[in-house]
Amino acid sequence: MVTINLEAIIDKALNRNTLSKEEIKFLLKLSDPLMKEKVFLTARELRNRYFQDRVFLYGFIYFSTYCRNDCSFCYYRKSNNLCRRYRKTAAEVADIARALAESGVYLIDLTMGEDPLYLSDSTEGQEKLLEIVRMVKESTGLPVMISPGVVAAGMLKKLKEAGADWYACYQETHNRRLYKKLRLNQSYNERWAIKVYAKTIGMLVEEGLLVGVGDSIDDIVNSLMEMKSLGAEQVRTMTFVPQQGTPLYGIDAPGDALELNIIAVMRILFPDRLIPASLDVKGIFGLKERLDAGANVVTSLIPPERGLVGVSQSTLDISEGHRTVKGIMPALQSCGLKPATLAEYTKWIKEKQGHPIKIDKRKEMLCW
Ligand SMILES: C[S@@+](CC[C@H](N)C(=O)[O-])C[C@H]1O[C@@H](n2cnc3c(N)ncnc32)[C@H](O)[C@@H]1O
Ligand SMILES: C[C@H](CCN)[C@@H](N)C(=O)O
Ligand code: SF4
Repeated sequence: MVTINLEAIIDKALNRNTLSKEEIKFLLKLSDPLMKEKVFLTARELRNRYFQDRVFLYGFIYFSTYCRNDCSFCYYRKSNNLCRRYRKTAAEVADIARALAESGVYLIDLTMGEDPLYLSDSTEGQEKLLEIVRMVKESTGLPVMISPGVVAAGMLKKLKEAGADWYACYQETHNRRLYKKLRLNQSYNERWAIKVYAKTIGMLVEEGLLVGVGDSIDDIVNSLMEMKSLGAEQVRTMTFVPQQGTPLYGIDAPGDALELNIIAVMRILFPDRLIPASLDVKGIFGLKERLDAGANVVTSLIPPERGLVGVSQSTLDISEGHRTVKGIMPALQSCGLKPATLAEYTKWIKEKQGHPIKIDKRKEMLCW
């Protein structure tokens, strides 16, 4: 039997040597506080090597909560009558984006349910979506991320031309059996293929993992491998938050210890990528621990008093103004971190756009 030694793994991580699957599993399963702290410290050291003490801040606009899908984990699934549905106009979205930009974020994440108004075959509806992206780009000049769900390849290209730099679309799991239970009646292959396509047209891609929905440690290792093969520039994980009125409401709410371990492992495996600390899981209260685990982007900053919601925490900390640049500063300071400048962020993404991360399939096989 091979014995696994934490110090040896940390040494390998710091020297950028490839970890074996068994070593990754060992890190993911850690529960001893002292051992975990050693791993988080390693993650912070690697973050510091690539990003120093800088973090990036993303504004979040959930501009339409209408959706044609019925994901079993999501509050905004089409058959949930409990959630509040709204659709902001292009002018409203541009106005919110401008205010977010003035507050100091460097990216606007335009998220929607798979709203049939924008995603049907109607050119008129598609044009409306493109107009939102154009107006946000024009009114802020900031990098833009779109999270519209699965769109046709032609539409994605138009969204890029309208000003979208990033395409965010999370597979949630790379276990096809589990995927079927989460993303009901949605094609696994289509969801994956559109991200691969996004990369071929020069978009930056964010891939994501939902944890606490029946996934095993082996599933998570498998997901990390798939994420690596995609070459996503931003990788995330979020703990499942049970939602009223949905099929998965009854399952035990997972704690977020595993999410923190995954963030640290992601930092070790993908040290130069962007890894979010989302305010959408535990609000401001969960920020420090995510940053301490190695995250380097704060996502889901939402302006109060605009009638906007979060995804997995639809109201938490929003009206209080805690999910704002000002609201997160104390947490950043307590982690010894500061916001990067916009110039630093744009430099990072321009570099990646100019030199997309290429994956050497053969080398990849050797890595794992
Ligand atoms: C609401 S969707 C928005 C974009 C688009 N509708 C889609 O599904 O790709 C964004 C992500 O939020 C996350 N999410 C949704 N409900 C969640 C929940 N209850 N707990 C944790 N994360 C959740 C999922 O990872 C999902 O991919
Ligand atoms: C899940 C959302 C992101 C969609 N691109 C957002 N609530 C977040 O936490 O960053
Ligand atoms: S996760 Fe996205 S696609 Fe699924 S129900 Fe929620 S908003 Fe719709």
